[in-house]
Amino acid sequence: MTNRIRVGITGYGNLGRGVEAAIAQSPDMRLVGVFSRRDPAGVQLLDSEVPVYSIDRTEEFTDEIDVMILCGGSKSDLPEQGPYMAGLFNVVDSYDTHASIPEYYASVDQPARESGHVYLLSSGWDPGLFSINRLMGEAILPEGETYTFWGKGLSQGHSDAVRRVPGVKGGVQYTIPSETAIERVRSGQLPQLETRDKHVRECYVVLEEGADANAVRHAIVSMPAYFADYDTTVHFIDEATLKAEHGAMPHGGFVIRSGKTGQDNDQVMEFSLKLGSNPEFTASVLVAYARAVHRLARLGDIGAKTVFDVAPGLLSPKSPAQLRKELL
Ligand SMILES: NC(=O)C1=CN([C@@H]2O[C@H](COP(=O)(O)OP(=O)(O)OC[C@H]3O[C@@H](n4cnc5c(N)ncnc54)[C@H](OP(=O)(O)O)[C@@H]3O)[C@@H](O)[C@H]2O)C=CC1
Ligand SMILES: N[C@@H](C[C@H]1CC(C(=O)O)=NO1)C(=O)O
Repeated sequence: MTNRIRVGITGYGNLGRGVEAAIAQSPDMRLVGVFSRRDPAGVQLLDSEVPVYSIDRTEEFTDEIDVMILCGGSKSDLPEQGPYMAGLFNVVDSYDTHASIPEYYASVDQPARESGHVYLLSSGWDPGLFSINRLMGEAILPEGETYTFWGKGLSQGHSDAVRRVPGVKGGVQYTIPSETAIERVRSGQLPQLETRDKHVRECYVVLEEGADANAVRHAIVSMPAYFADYDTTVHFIDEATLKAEHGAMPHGGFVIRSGKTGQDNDQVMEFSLKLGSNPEFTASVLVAYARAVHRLARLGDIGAKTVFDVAPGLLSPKSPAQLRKELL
């Protein structure tokens, strides 16, 4: 296929690998290269034919990449990489530190506008698809309550945050929903639930040699925007156990809007996900939004966008006429 969308990946971890695989499933796209902070010779891709470059070389590729997909961690990587890449490329990222999204939006909007690029931030499933469903629920059922539950599963954002704590060599975080809270919601009680009522968080951590376990535990459980508002447990394990027992990354969850319409009828809207691989699903969302960003850029649009700003049809490889014929 000629005129394929030329995509770059910055950051090659779980999500970067998932984006590589998702691009391979997209005949209208071509992966130009992967950019990493590590020595390119030490980064093994799924497809050995795709080149790996040092992240220091990204400026050489501004005319060769239509959309750059940032796959770094939201806690530390994207706050630095996002504003920089916004000045060079059309970008898609999965920034998911919910409490800081307004500030992050502003930090990428200015460089994107000044350089004439589109920057789609906070794509994925939450934020992302769940955000869209929370919006739809509130718009359609103005009288009601919205609830979001995740897991049991591995949160990549929280796992990334754990791995950034000084003294941590490796780690993962599982999110576990309260069955009691879910039952109260599903029974139509419209309960008022606090953050701590809905989920607990469980971390499995490998310590660096000589690290202080109590200091690491405190740094995790008190971490603002990630763990401070939850009951969090930290287990210390060895590296072999982490590799043997915590390599899979399933996840999922659901958004429910429960409310009443104008003649007092009960209505429930629900959107749910069951994910065999959190990173691969998230990556597939990013790649679909990369298609939309490329189209918006070609239409002359610029600046920061969220999933609320993107018409769903732009995500599809099908033409508007095909979509009207097949999906309406
Ligand atoms: N919005 C949403 O719904 C979702 C968002 N996310 C976001 O995705 C982010 C990335 O998650 P994930 O891919 O699991 O994070 P990883 O820890 O796997 O990767 C983060 C970065 O770390 C570096 N890295 C990866 N592996 C290694 C290694 N072996 N040695 C040294 N550095 C390494 C890579 O950068 P480099 O190549 O430059 O070294 C990579 O980009 C999360 O922080 C989260 O915020 C995830 C899921 C859902
Ligand atoms: N952003 C999340 C995606 C979902 C999962 C989640 C959680 O378990 O807290 N919150 O949002 C991730 O990084 O996995």
